[in-house]
Amino acid sequence: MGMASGISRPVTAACINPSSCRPRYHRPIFSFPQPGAGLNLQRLFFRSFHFRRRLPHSLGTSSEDPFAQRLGGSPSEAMSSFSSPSPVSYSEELAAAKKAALLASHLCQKVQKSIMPSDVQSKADKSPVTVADYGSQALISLVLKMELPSLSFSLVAEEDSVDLRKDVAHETLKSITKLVNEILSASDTYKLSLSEEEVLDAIDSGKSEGGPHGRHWVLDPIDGTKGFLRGDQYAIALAMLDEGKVVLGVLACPNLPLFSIRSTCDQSFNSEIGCIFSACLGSGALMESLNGSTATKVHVSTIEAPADASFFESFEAAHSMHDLSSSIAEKLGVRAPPVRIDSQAKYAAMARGDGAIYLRFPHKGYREKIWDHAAGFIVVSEAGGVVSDAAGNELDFSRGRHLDLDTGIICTNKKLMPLLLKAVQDSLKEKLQSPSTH
Ligand SMILES: Nc1ncnc2c1ncn2[C@@H]1O[C@H](COP(=O)(O)O)[C@@H](O)[C@H]1OP(=O)(O)O
Ligand SMILES: [Mg+2]
Repeated sequence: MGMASGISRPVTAACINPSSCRPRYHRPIFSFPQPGAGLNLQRLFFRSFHFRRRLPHSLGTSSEDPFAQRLGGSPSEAMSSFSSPSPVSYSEELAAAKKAALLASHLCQKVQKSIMPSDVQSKADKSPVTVADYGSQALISLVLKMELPSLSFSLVAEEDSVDLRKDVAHETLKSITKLVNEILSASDTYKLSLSEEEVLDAIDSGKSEGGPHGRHWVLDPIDGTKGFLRGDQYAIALAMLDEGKVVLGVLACPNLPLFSIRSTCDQSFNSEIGCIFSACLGSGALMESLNGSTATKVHVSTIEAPADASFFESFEAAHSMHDLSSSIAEKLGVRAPPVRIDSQAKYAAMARGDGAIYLRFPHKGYREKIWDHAAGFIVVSEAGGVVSDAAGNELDFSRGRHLDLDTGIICTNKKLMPLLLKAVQDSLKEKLQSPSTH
């Protein structure tokens, strides 16, 4: 008997969906950065010819400085105690990533509120893509370049402009350009208006191959496009690799409640939605409201007994094998039904302990992309969790646009991981031996 069948029905987006639980947009969605917080083009021009010296880590604010925190002293005390080279700081990059993801969230919210059939196309692999996917990618690439001007900019991102350059897509391109310009002009920060060609170029700057050397931004402009179209969960997922390692990540989840997703229907009917999670290597993971609340540190669930755990999986059965998750959960003795939501919002919810386990087992032949996991990986890792492939190996983001793994991805806290790995391997073995797989 599958675990899910014996207990209760899966918790799905139908329950969690903000549109079914409460008015979806009950708060003003536009709360842009303060004027002057960003850059204008003049400043951009200036900055691109004047390389800024990277601040040593210990010159960051003490609240976000693990180096100083470890020593229990002020940043300057921390600095004077060590003469060895300071660890690299990514605080400027993280701030830029948050700005970019915030603006992209506003664009996505605007589109999701009144999406039209003409806003949606089908890609070569038959998956949907919307004006918001393209607009979000253009906006983020542009904001990162403006905030962090340097000679090298590398972005590994999901979308490209091939289909948009076709004559039949001209109206779509016009809509995307209009959207991007509306968001930019409402921001009070970036006073510029892009041409269609500039929007196409901004989208196409996401063609980098990534790899083990140098710095690369990694972006999924809308992760969970199917959820986005249903009015459910989706995420804007942006991370940065440095020498093949994920060093920072931002997950904007415009429909995720500020309180536990599992309690949304029961208790927090009027709970605010829209969260942004961020993490920087060695500094923990933070959550704040998209409307700009104070950031709070988040931590994964500390549950040690699998019977008390609940697990996340894809809403779409085509994206992850629900029967395999059910068998794993049964072996572990998990009693709660699966919580099915779209996108890396699952990693975000994991990072604050809404659930204790995340299982992802795509069907045979699917190749995982780095942008589908990089931001989620660092947010959960910095919240104290572990993410690995189904054999317990760390995910390797240094091998280009894809993750080289063929089994699946699992995520939980450090205490539960050994038990989870055993259950996963037993279930995979059983699946291989089952007559239906031959
Ligand atoms: N056939 C597939 N199997 C697994 N994942 C897929 C498949 N097709 C698309 N995806 C991607 O899986 C992620 C969604 O996962 P989940 O089902 O866990 O929410 C998205 O990144 C989605 O792409 P996209 O970014 O275009 O939405
Ligand atoms: Mg995706």
